[in-house]
Amino acid sequence: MSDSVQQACNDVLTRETTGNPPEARGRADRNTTVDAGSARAEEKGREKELQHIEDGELTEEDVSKHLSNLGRSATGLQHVYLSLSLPGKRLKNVSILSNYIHLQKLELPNNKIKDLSCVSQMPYLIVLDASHNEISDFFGFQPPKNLKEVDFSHNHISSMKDLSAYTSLRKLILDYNPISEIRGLEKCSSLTHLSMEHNKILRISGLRNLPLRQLCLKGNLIKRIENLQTLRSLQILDLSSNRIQSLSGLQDLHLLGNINLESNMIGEIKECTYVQYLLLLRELNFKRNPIQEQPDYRLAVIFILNHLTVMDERPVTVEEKVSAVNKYDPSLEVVAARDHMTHMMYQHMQPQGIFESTLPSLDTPYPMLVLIGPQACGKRELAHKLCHEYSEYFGYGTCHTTRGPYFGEEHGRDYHFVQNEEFQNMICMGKFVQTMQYGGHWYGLSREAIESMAREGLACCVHMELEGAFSLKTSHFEPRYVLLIPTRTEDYISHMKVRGFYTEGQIENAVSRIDFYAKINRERPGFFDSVIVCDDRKEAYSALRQLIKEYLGLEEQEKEAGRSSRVTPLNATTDEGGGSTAAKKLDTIPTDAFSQNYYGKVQARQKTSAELASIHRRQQMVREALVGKIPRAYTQLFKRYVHTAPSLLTPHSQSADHNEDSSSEESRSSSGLSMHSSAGVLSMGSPADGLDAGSEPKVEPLDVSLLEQNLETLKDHMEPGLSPDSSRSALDQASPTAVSSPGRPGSKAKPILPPIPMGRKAAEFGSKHQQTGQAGQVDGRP
Ligand SMILES: Nc1ncnc2c1ncn2[C@@H]1O[C@H](COP(=O)(O)OP(=O)(O)OP(=O)(O)O)[C@@H](O)[C@H]1O
Repeated sequence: MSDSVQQACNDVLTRETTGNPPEARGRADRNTTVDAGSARAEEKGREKELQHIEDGELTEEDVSKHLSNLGRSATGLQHVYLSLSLPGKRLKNVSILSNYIHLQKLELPNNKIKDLSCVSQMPYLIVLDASHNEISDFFGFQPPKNLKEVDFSHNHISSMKDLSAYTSLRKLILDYNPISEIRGLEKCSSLTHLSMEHNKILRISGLRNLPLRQLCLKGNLIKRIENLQTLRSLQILDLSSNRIQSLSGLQDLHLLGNINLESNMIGEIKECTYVQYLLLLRELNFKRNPIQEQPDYRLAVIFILNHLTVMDERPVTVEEKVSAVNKYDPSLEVVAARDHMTHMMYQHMQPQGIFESTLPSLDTPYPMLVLIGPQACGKRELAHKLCHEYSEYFGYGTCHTTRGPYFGEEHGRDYHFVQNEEFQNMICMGKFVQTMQYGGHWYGLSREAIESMAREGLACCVHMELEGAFSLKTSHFEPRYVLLIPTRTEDYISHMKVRGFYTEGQIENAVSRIDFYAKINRERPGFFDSVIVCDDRKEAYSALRQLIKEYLGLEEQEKEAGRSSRVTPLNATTDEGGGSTAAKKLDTIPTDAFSQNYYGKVQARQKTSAELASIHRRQQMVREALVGKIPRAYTQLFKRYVHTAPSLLTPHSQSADHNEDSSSEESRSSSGLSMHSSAGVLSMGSPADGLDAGSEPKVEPLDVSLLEQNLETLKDHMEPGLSPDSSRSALDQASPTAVSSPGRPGSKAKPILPPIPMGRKAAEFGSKHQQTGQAGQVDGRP
């Protein structure tokens, strides 16, 4: 500051007559004490100050040293000091401050002040800090009309009085006082911040309609959260260190973002539901509450309060949120994945599974038709009917259940009715492909149910709830799914009532699931291969029947049968010359229509490079065996295994079978897939060549010419330098015709049956198949 300005300033200060001269003088004095005798004067001053401190009396001189913040007075006419800060001076008597009427900020913490009546003379005071004093008189002064912030923490105030005159008060801190009741604040219409931690408050009261944004009542004796519902602006609430047991009372505080309930007595996770709909709630502290003892406490709370970002002073991670949802409200996919994982794990723990397999090939899992729909929609009846009418194609896959039989149900026909213990044992023995709980009972589709049908050369037809479909979709099976859905709810309900098996609750549950089915169908196009309305059972059956006929190409077959005495396989396509390739193979393929379909699939399927490599290896082994190098290999090579594969493969060319089956086995090993499935779902070298199950393995003569021929074919496909043992990926690249075969559980690469056409006519179906890549899969032609 330049001398002239300083001088002007001093002039103004010395002109003051209304209570400010002492401070002005003090400051002016300090500015001019530059002479040589000033040191002694200062020394004297210090002695005097000490004396005052002893007395606890504040002097003008002390004040003048601690004034700050020069500014305009409220009238704007004068320059005055606006702030005074005198912390920790052991002051007892501050009455002199009544002369300092222009003060806007007064800080007197850590003194021994009992009387603050001087504040009555400070009409412009905005901030008052009188914490850590000995004040017992709550607001013992005339209200400065602009007083906004007051700190009376750590005093001796035991009761509050009416503060209706303090309409500007925004922040009031009364921590560490012996106050037992909150009162007198009703008219503090600007109060947004109230802190009364460590008082002796027994009940929350006296806060009605206050615009509080922060409320701290930590360390009191509060047992219940009450009388807060009108605090609609509350954002931060600290009720830690009380005796609160419930979160009830917080449910209407929709702006709450932070709740601290540390060291209380909250014990139940369900208490969180009271704050479940506080959508802005981000931080919650339950530390040192009995609730923490609850199993999975953190995940459970995070699940209920999924907006939290910090819990118990620890950030909530994305992983925790996902785990919480997966644990308490898993999606259908997660449930299905878990179900699948469980069964796969148990399967692989079964030693017998390593040696027994029934699949014809990894790429051709058993055919299955799954009827999906809500309970009692008629799917079971339709499944039975279908299996009866098309008994040469479909077999009913009987599930297991722990529920008891209804009247008229047959064990083994409708279900295998088993006790819960047996069902659980079966799970542990890896017997199931899929399980689910419905209506308090377990239901499960066993591998044996599917395999037993496959052994008969039949596609397994099962019915199940939607969850079952999700599970099957995670498995390596490639069923076709038909949704049967009721649209006339009244009829559906009355049908259930007529059956007389169901309680009201069961009916309600079943009805409520109709929408669930419809939603999945709507939201996931292609999830179901076809949808049939099943309000009328007859109509539903004829729709299903028609669908199945198209599916199997039976209509076409019937027409063909009318036209020609020579039956064309359903999956036949026309070769370049215009002739039916499949027809040319008639001599070697089964006449059974389904078998033809199946045969075409298995026989004509494009071999993967790994399979070709496998064939080559085996041919090599044969050659070596023939010259006597490895007789054991020779014997094994031509051993015929216990046949458990579909009998429809029976008339299959045997030599071709050898190649096909062995290649499957080999392809697994070459692809590094060593999970020899206990499931029987991986085709563990099961040459499907027409032996009855249980018959002894036999040794067959070798058709060397065929092997040679295959070798030539293989050579054509392989690039020079690639050995048959080259890695699978290398081979995949090497062979332009290679079809990548996942060949492991969960594979969805190759459906065994063609997709169910949605209401298409058989003719269209056939021709469309020729146009699409599907034809390659179905007919085995590239
Ligand atoms: N393995 C399974 N997986 C999933 N759901 C299944 C399974 N087995 C049966 N379900 C389904 O469980 C539900 C209850 O079966 P339950 O046989 O007890 O019912 P229901 O009253 O006889 O009706 P429905 O005539 O549909 O079988 C049915 O919707 C049924 O299709």
